[in-house]
Amino acid sequence: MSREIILYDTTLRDGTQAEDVNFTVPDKVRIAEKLVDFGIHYIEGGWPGSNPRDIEFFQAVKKSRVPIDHIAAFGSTRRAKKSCDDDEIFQALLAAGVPNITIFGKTWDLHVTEALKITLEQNLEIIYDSIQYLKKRVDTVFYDAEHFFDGFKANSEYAIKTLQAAKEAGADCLVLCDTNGGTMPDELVDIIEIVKKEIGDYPLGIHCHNDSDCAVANSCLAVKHGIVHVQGTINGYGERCGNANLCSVIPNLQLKYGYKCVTPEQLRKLKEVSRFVNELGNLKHNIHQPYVGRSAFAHKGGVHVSAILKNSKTYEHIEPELVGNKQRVLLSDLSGKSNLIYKAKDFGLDIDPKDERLSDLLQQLKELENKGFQFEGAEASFELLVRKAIGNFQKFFDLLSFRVIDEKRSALEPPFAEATVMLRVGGEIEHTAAIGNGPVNALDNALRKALEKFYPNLRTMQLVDYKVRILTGKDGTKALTRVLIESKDDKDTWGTVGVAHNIIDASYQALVDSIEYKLFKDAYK
Ligand SMILES: CC(=O)SCCNC(=O)CCNC(=O)[C@H](O)C(C)(C)COP(=O)(O)OP(=O)(O)OC[C@H]1O[C@@H](n2cnc3c(N)ncnc32)[C@H](O)[C@@H]1OP(=O)(O)O
Ligand SMILES: CC(=O)C(=O)O
Repeated sequence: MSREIILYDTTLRDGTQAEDVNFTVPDKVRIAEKLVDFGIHYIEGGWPGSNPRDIEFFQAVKKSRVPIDHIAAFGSTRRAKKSCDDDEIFQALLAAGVPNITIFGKTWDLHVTEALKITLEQNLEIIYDSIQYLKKRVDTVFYDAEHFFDGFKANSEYAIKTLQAAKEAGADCLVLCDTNGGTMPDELVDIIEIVKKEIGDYPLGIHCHNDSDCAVANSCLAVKHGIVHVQGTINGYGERCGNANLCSVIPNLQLKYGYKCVTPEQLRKLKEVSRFVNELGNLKHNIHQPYVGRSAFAHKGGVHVSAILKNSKTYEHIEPELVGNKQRVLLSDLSGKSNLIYKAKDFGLDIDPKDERLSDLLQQLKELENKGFQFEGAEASFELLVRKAIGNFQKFFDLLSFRVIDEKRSALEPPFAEATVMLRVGGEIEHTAAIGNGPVNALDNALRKALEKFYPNLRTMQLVDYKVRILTGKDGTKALTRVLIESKDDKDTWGTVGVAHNIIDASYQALVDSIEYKLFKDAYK
């Protein structure tokens, strides 16, 4: 049986020490619920001696569905000038009313003499005293040996003495912290090996920061060297460069090394958990994040796509579904025919790899990409392109002309926009005008007004997003523009794209694609 690893999440405490991370109390409670469902064993909720929000969290979480034995309160050893009874910050740990407490203490002699300004012996007493006091009052006391690796490098004998003080006082786990995040993996494992000899068979934990980009590697190696308890945060949030990212540590330990962290079903929620925490933190998802990012299993190069179509192992280190992610194929000027075949399958079109029209379509795609088209997010435009080249696409209308007027009649009035379109549907010519609150809206209104008579189902469609991007920044108002439109009806949402120097023309292309796609899907899908 594989060894079980205790997961200790500090997103709600060390995670919030990141410059851009803040959670309200209800957010913290929702995250705790999500983490417990995901299989995290301990959730460090905050430092109750620090601020009212963290105090409130410990009250609020008791009314949630998180079992209280999963919650830990965090703080420091008692202050040098106070006893455990008198130190109100220390007492706030007990007032939190949870069965698990984690306290950090000093390992590094530099910190003892420079930051705490006490003797090395006094620091050992503070560690012993604080842990012993807490152990008499709560079930579990974790001891975070702050700056353990730097402290060990500066004065190994003293660093070990601090751990011995914590062990003698009854700490349930001695957590070795790479607080400044500068320890290299080889140093880290050498030091862990020495600690094991000195401390004997005792539960050890790891808490790594990411200042040299080694936090995940260090945490995983620590486990390989006998550590049983791993601390980290979701998405690697944390002070400065962050903490060990549990969204990488967990799948690495479970899928690569065979340790048991969560159940396979829980692991399939990994991407969801990562996104949930980002959403509540109001932070952008990192598309390149290993395992959970949108690009983590996205293939762009034609050579890669050709190979994954034969066997996805050729360019994927795991099956994306194991962590709740999925394979994606991107279209670009680096695409080959395989990218087209794969994407066409997505919308139910099976293209024969030997179809001679594929080369022309690929060429067309590359020319469009070169002009500034991008089909990521505009899948409906791509589908129309493929169907027009290869499928049996039938035109619903032909545009003969359009005119858009945007007129400001006086300084105080908003501009007035009017559009006229002339189009042919079957044998009939339709010539229609409409107004709008801007030129694109007027054009949209005129197109629909002309077409709704023939295709009443267009009334169920609406535009939900409109984005303009300047593609040639140095050209000022002469720049090439790309317009992305998102439309929806009662069943689907779809994206379309247009590119032109004239923003109305770019909008027109994206609008027409959007209407054509709606008509096509209602008729044939
Ligand atoms: C490595 C880590 O991430 S540890 C966690 C760091 N997180 C935080 O600091 C966030 C929460 N902190 C806070 O809200 C505040 O710092 C408080 C409430 C804890 C303390 O506030 P203050 O009393 O105003 O002290 P201040 O923040 O200026 O300085 C920290 C004090 O803690 C002392 N201290 C630091 N580490 C320890 C320790 N392990 N044991 C005992 N005392 C400690 C320092 O010596 C300093 O005391 P001093 O003012 O007598 O020199
Ligand atoms: C305890 C802690 O957060 C650290 O040492 O980094």
